Amino acid sequence: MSDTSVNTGPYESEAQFGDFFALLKPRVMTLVVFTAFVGLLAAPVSLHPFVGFCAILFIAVGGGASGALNMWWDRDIDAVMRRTQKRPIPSGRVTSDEALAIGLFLSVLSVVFLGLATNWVAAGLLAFTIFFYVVVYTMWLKRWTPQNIVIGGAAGAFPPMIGWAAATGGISVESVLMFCLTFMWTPPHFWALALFMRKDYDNAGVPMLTVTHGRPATRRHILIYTVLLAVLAIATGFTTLGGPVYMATALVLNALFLKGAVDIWRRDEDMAEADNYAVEKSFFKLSLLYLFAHFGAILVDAALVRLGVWA
Ligand code: HEM
Ligand SMILES: CC(C)=CCC/C(C)=C/CC/C(C)=C/COP(=O)(O)OP(=O)(O)O
Repeated sequence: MSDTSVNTGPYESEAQFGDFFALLKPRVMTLVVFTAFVGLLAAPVSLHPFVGFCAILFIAVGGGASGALNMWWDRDIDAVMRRTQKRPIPSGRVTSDEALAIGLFLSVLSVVFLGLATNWVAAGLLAFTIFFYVVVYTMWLKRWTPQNIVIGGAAGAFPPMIGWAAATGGISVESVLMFCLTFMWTPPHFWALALFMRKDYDNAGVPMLTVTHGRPATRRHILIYTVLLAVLAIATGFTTLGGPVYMATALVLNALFLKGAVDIWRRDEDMAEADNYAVEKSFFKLSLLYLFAHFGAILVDAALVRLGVWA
């Protein structure tokens, strides 16, 4: 954060509930919370529904808190980028001090209450995830290296492990596999968006791959990570995490995702400009369906095992 002049002076708050809620990045966090939910329910233990509800609630609050701290730190670049200009701090509806206070308060609250409701392994993982997203990714990597989202993506991959730990009190091969799926998925998810956001990151001086290595290199990287992701996702089907529903889902979605990545790799900027980045935009949308469907399938297979439909 280089510009501390954004909205920090004497201030009478005009913020409404919706503005504070927007600080928590609710749309992105829905999928984050869903992966945590799957981690929690796929674990082979029976959990009291109220404990499960509390676990998901506090993971969601912790995720939201990390979003508020990210918006607090990034308020200078959010004010420059078209996509983020209307966020509560750059648009002046929430002060940066308010965002910081809310982020810190909800971070502590979520970790303590998750620990009290479930166990301290889960709470420790939540604390580490918040730290990783806010300090390691947002404050350090994001403005320093084009590998920012590859390494920083680990933050978004922890939630299923937190859910699993909340249910079992530990870490397992299955929860590490769920981490790996999300970790490998993040680069294609994000770089597709970086391609059609054109000059946003350039203007803000953020060293995203599109800015430092150019668009053809970004297209190549999307393809490489998509191939690695497909291998991992299909291989996961042969582990205890997989089942028939997972395998069918993985086969269909990885074929579609690979086709999308090849299409993106084959295109140049003139082609992309001509159709207003339609292929990149639909690949980004497909990335959301991809992760949702893989985790959904893990959940369905786990439920069918519990119901005794298959072993
Ligand atoms: C470092 C890792 C990641 C980066 C840099 C990243 C970046 C982004 C960005 C910039 C957007 C644009 C929309 C917005 O500003 O709200 C977005 C959308 C989204 N991301 Fe990610 N993302 C990451 C990881 C994840 C993870 C781990 C998940 C879920 C498990 C996720 C789920 C979503 C969803 C659901 C949207 C669509 C939100 C909407 O409909 O507006 N992202 N992501
Ligand atoms: C439980 C818990 C603590 C979960 C955290 C999950 C997490 C780290 C999600 C990251 C997803 C995300 C909002 C990335 C945005 O990157 P960005 O901040 O660079 O994007 P921006 O430019 O839109 O601000």
